Amino acid sequence: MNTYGLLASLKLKSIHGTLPDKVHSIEQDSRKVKQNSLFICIRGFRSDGHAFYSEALKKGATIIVAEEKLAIDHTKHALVIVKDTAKALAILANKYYNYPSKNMTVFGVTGTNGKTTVTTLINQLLQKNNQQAALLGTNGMQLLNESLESNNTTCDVLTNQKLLHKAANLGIDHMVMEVSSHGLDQGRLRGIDFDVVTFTNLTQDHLDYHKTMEHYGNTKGLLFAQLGNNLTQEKNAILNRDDPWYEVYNCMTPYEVISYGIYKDADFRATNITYHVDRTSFTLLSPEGEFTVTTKLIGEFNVYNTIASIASVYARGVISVSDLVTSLSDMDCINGRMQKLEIDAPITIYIDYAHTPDAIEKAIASVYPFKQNRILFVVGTGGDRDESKRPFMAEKASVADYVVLTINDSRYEDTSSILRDMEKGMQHNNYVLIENRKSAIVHVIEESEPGDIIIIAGKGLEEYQIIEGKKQPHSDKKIAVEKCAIKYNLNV
Ligand SMILES: CC(=O)N[C@H]1[C@@H](OP(=O)(O)OP(=O)(O)OC[C@H]2O[C@@H](n3ccc(=O)[nH]c3=O)[C@H](O)[C@@H]2O)O[C@H](CO)[C@@H](O)[C@@H]1O[C@H](C)C(=O)N[C@@H](C)C(=O)N[C@H](CCC(=O)O)C(=O)O
Ligand SMILES: Nc1ncnc2c1ncn2[C@@H]1O[C@H](COP(=O)(O)OP(=O)(O)OP(=O)(O)O)[C@@H](O)[C@H]1O
Repeated sequence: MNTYGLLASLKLKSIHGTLPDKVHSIEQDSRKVKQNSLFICIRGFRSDGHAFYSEALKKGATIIVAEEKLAIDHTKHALVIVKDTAKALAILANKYYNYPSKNMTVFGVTGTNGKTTVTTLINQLLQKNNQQAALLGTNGMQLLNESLESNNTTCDVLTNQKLLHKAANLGIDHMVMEVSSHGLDQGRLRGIDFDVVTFTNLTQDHLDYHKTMEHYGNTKGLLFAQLGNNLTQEKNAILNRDDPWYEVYNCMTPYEVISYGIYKDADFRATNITYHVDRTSFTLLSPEGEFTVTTKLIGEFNVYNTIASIASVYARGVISVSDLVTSLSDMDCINGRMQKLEIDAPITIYIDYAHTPDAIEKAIASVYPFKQNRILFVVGTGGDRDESKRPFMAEKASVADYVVLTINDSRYEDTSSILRDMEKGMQHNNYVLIENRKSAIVHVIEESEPGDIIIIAGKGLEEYQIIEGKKQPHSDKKIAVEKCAIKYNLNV
C-alpha cells in the first residue's frame, strides 16, 4: 500500500527520515516482521514493543511507528512518532485492509457466559439458511476449509482486520464474533462496524483484570456504545431482559433494542419449558407469533442462549422466526458445552466448560430436572487467573452430591494453592481434592453407581492442559470414555 495514503489518516505525527513509497505489511510483533514492513511499537502488559524496534529493523522493517524518539539511523529507516500507538494501530490496520467490516453484516456477542454457544448458534442458523457466514472466537476461525487458531477469544486489532479482509475476499458477508471484555478494554475491536450486538449475562469473572464488577460491566458496555450513533443505519442491540445490566446497556445505544428472556416480559420470551436428558422444548413468544421450539441443548441457560441467537438473526429481517425455529431443531449441541457422551453405560456423563460460579450453578441446575440418583461434579479452575472467584465456584459446586476439585490449566501457579482457594467455599464434606486432572476423572468414574449423573467441567473438548506455560496433551472426553469402558465393561 502507498505509504503516504496510509499515514494520511493519522493527524498527530512527526516524520523523521524519508518514507519508502510502499508498505508491504503492518506488524505489531517484531517476530513477524518481513521485508518492507511497518512495525508499530505497542506498550503491553508484559513488555514494551518499543524494546523490539531494532529487531524489527534487522528483519527488514522500513518504518517504525512509536510514541517516543528512538535511536534510528534516519538515512536508512523512517521513524513516525504518534501520540498513542494503540489507537494509531487500529486506524492504520482498518485503512490497510480497506475497512472490511463495512461491507459485511457483523454480529458481536458479549457476556460472561454463553458467548461461544450463542455465536456458534448464530453462525449455524445463518449457514442453514443459505447465508455465507463465518465465526471468530474461542475456537479460532473456520474459513471454508481452512482452520485458523487464535490465542485469544477476541483477537488483536490487526489480526481482526486481517481475518475480516480474508473472509471478505472469500465471499463471506456475515461475520459472527465473540467479544471479550479484555478485547474491548484493549481496543481490539476498534473500527469494526458491528450491525447486531448481543448481551448474554454478567456475573463474577475476570476480577483479577477488572478489579470491580462495575468496571467489568461498563467495559462490556463499550460494545453497545461502539455500535454507533448513525441512525441512517439499521442496527440492533439484543439484550437479556432478565439481567440487571439490561437497563444500563439499553441506555448506551441509540438503536432499537430487541429483548429476550424467560421471567420478565420480552420481545422473545420462552414459556412452558420442559427439560429432558438430551433435549429441551419450550413455547417461544415472538414478534412473529408463537412457536414450539425443540433443541438438543439442555438446561435453562441454553434456553437463554437459543432465544438470544434467534433474536439476533431475526434482527436482520432476512430469515423468518419460523425458519429459524425449524433450523434449530436439528442442530447438535455445542462441542464441550453440556455435551452428553454417547456411551452405553448405566451412568450419564456430560463434558462441560463451566469455569465461573454462575456457569457452575447453571450446569448443575440443568441436570436437576432428571436427577435419579446422585450428581457427581468434577470442577477445576485455572492458575494465574482471577483468584477471588475460586471459593464461589466451590460454593456453587456444593449443590452436587459429590465434588472433585481439580485443576484446569495450572499455568505457572502452584496447584495446591489453587485447590486450597477453592476448598474454602465448599459447603459440605462430600468432596476430594485431586491435583492431577486425569486422576480426578478416573476417580469420579470409579466412584459412580448406576443412575448417577457426572458433569466434568472446566475444559470442554480442549485437547491440552497448560502446565508451566506449555501445552500438554490431555482430553477429558478420552479419559472418561476409556475409564467408563473399564468400569462398566463396555466395547468402545
Ligand atoms: C493480559 C492480556 O490480555 N494480554 C494480551 C496483550 O498482551 P500483552 O500486553 O501482554 O503483550 P506483550 O507481550 O506485553 O507485548 C507488547 C507488544 O510487544 C510486542 N512484542 C512482544 C515480544 C517480542 O518479542 N516482540 C514484540 O514485538 C507484542 O507483539 C506486543 O505488540 O495483547 C495480546 C495481543 O492482543 C494478547 O494476546 C494478550 O492476551 C493474553 C495472551 C491473554 O491471556 N489474555 C487473556 C486475559 C484474554 O484476553 N482473555 C480474553 C477471554 C476472556 C474470556 O474468557 O471471556 C480473550 O479475549 O482472549
Ligand atoms: N447463558 C449462560 N448462562 C450461564 N452459564 C452458561 C450460559 N451459557 C453457557 N454457560 C456455561 O458456561 C460454559 C461456557 O459456555 P460458552 O463457552 O458458551 O461461554 P463463553 O462466554 O464463550 O465462555 P469463555 O469466554 O470462557 O470461552 C458452558 O459450558 C456452560 O456451563
